[in-house]
Amino acid sequence: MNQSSQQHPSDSLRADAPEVELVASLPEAARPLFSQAMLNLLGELGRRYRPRVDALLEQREQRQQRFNAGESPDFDPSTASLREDDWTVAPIPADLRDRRVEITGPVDRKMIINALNSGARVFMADFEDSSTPTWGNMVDGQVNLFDAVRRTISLTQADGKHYELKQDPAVLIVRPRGWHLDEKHVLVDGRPIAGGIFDAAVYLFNNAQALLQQGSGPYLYLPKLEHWREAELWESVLTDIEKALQIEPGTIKVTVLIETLPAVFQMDEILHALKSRIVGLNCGRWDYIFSYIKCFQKHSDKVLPDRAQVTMKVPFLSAYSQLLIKTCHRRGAFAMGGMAAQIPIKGDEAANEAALQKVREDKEREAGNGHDGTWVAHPGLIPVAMEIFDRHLDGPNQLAVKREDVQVSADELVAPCTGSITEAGLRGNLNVAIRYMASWLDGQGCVPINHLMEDAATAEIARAQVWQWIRHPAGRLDDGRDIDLPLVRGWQAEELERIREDVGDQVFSAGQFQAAADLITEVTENDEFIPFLTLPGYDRLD
Ligand SMILES: CC(=O)SCCNC(=O)CCNC(=O)[C@H](O)C(C)(C)COP(=O)(O)OP(=O)(O)OC[C@H]1O[C@@H](n2cnc3c(N)ncnc32)[C@H](O)[C@@H]1OP(=O)(O)O
Ligand SMILES: O=CC(=O)O
Ligand SMILES: [Mg+2]
Repeated sequence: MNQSSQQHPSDSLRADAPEVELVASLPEAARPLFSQAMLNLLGELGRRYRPRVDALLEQREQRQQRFNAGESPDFDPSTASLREDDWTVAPIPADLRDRRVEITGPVDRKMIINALNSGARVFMADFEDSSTPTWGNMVDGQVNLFDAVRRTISLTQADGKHYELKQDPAVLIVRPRGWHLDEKHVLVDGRPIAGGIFDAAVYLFNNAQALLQQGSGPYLYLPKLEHWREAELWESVLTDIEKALQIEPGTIKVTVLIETLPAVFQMDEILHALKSRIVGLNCGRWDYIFSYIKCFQKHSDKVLPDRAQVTMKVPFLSAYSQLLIKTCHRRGAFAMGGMAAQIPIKGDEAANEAALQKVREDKEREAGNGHDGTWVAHPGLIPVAMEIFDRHLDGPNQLAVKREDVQVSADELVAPCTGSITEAGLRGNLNVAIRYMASWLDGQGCVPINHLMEDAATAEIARAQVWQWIRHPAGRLDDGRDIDLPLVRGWQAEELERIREDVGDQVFSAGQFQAAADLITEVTENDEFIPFLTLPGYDRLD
């Protein structure tokens, strides 16, 4: 269906205008958001940036081949002067100067209302790690944000519980998809538009002016960058959107997640590429661990132990977070902490206290090291994190804490991690990967499993570890058994059976557990490391 020509008079378009085709129908509530002018913007951006996105994705593959041949990510000598020179990022808007606690969550209606009302300083509305990118989720998310920005968002559940916004909601930041994911339901000149361009452009087109009129602004979190040229691409896209919306250059503010191993060597370059609009960097630890496994997929000395042992205290992660703080504060940008996986546990006081204690320790470390704020997964964790940041911070942030004592070498950023691989760790990875992907294929991108928050990034670690352990001699259980395909196949079948017993036959048959297990088999048995689990996952959606 060519939505643009059906719904909007196409005679307003130039003869050589890009052809924009929606290959799925729009829900009634979304139609006002997809005006002809908005579709024209998608068309212009889709046509202009498709080649650059493709080229940058191709460069990712080439870099991976070099890592596979033995190279290790490093600081680039050709940008040394940029790292050495003194410069700072543009001033940070008033409503982004206090980011002690940020809550994150998918873009469903209840989540958005609860998060904005939660008492956190910021809400990161997530089209990425915590959202399954079904067309329905992506488009409903845009409708929900449109209503949230105008403060008209409300919801009455079937049980009568009513939700609406209170006074002083959290500041809104939106996270679009990463460069690897397309939005296959929107074709420009016959090619899918990049998912991130779609998410950002639809949100900004519909909300930038309204946000500015309220004294806030259009703010984004940018995920999964692997090179400063990808930051430069965002800079071009956002500059074009500002021109189209006739708003001042630099109005769209961004915070960038440093959540890939190559990016930690380019933090200055990324800050510089987005100098007029960047307000900070964030330690996206889960994707970072995944990226470490992916980059070193062929390096036998870099095999990681059980996921539970890879905490922020291990040398390579500690070095990354401290270097991020030092780099950001030198440039006048915020250094945001990340997400502890623990969430509140209902009905078991002792287990709940133990989970909260883990979160407390994580936030004490972050605040003590100089982070300006942190992420929480659940409203119940806001007071826990807020108390710690309130106690550590003299003002609204720690920009004045320069951390010039931090000296981090390239070797420290890639240091191998000691520890053990256990049967529980391997079985846990298989179990979590299946359960999570079953939920993801069902449209829910963030779930509690064994009292931990699981999302696309944590599931990537689970399946990547299984792949890595099968293929390296160091992938050996602590009792001496070798981890090979027959062992993994057997345990995966047993874990799938265990899931069936846990959820019951009816839920199992109605759910996507078998499809998820097949997907996990596909990626673990393939000798080529599939760069993102969500790519074959996306092929199975809609
Ligand atoms: C690696 C990364 O990218 S981290 C960023 C991505 N991850 C996230 O954003 C995590 C988001 N968090 C969540 O989705 C959820 O908290 C989960 C899945 C982890 C746990 O969900 P549940 O077990 O269903 O939570 P629980 O039942 O305790 O929820 C209690 C209430 O808190 C609300 N709530 C829970 N988490 C959030 C949140 N992040 N934002 C807003 N409200 C929330 C629920 O909607 C529920 O509201 P209600 O009482 O009005 O019905
Ligand atoms: O996006 C955050 C992460 O930890 O990954
Ligand atoms: Mg991430």
